[in-house]
Amino acid sequence: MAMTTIAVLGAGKIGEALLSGLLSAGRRPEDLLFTERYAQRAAELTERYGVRAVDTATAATDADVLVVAVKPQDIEVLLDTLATAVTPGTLVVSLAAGLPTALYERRLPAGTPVVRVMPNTPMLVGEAMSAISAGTHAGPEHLAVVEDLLSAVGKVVRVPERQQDAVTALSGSGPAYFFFLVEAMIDAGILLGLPRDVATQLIIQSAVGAAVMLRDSGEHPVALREAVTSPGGTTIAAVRELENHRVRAALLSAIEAAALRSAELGRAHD
Ligand SMILES: NC(=O)C1=CN([C@@H]2O[C@H](COP(=O)(O)OP(=O)(O)OC[C@H]3O[C@@H](n4cnc5c(N)ncnc54)[C@H](O)[C@@H]3O)[C@@H](O)[C@H]2O)C=CC1
Ligand SMILES: O=C(O)[C@@H]1CCC=N1
Repeated sequence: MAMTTIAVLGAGKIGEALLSGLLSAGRRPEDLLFTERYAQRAAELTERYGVRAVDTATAATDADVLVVAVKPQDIEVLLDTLATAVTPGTLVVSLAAGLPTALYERRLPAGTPVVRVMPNTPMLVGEAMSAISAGTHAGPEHLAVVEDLLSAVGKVVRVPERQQDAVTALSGSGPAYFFFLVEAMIDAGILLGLPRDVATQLIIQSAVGAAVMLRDSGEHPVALREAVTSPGGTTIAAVRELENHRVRAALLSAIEAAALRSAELGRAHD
């Protein structure tokens, strides 16, 4: 499938991250379109990125790929317009948490290829983790188009659609858990009397260093943690407190709750 024009429908946080990431990866502004219900936000984005804002019907007519980036709660209104505006053969890519490809297939013209994606916000810096799943009418050629699109802004894996709620809970929401942890660790620095800017610098560089080691060393996370944990030392004193406060159990419960919420968002449109 030759891909020329991509339209992002809903240019909020993740829609902007995609536009920005695609431009950074070398895509031309004239090959991108977006829709945004708030006119002021649309004007700001056009000013920032040089990409044209259009209405949904125009996007559906002019684009080869429609990327849905509205909140799950806003999907019905959008589908009402898309149902009559989408032209046969247009590839629809959904980034919305929880929404199954079957929902789109029920509402869009028969045979419309739909690919469900769960990306995350590090897309803004070219480090997204995206998982993609084909709907009933999406073939390998459609998955290849989406893979090509998203590999410009990060890494891509293919998963069966039944795993997307788990993916959403892990990598879709995942950056928020790391930000939460970093925020708490900076506060610990404040508790110990460090200036906030020093604590922030110490923790952010430690997070970056740890992330690069996780990605590049080939070592298991346990081995990396053990290498920091000296016998009778400081780290094991901290690890005991983490275990006492059941941080591992809290993470298991938290991520399970996110997956359950993803499934619930999908069921709201049954
Ligand atoms: N923020 C995140 O980390 C991630 C979000 N997602 C998914 O991406 C989608 C968007 O999330 P965010 O960007 O965080 O939300 P957001 O609220 O920042 O962005 C949604 C945008 O869509 C616009 N919008 C809503 N209905 C519209 C319509 N009919 N036509 C044109 N524009 C419309 C809104 O004005 C808003 O700017 C959600 O479905 C979410 O589940 C997926 C992965 C990560
Ligand atoms: O919190 C949410 O619902 C979205 C989906 C994954 C990350 N943010």
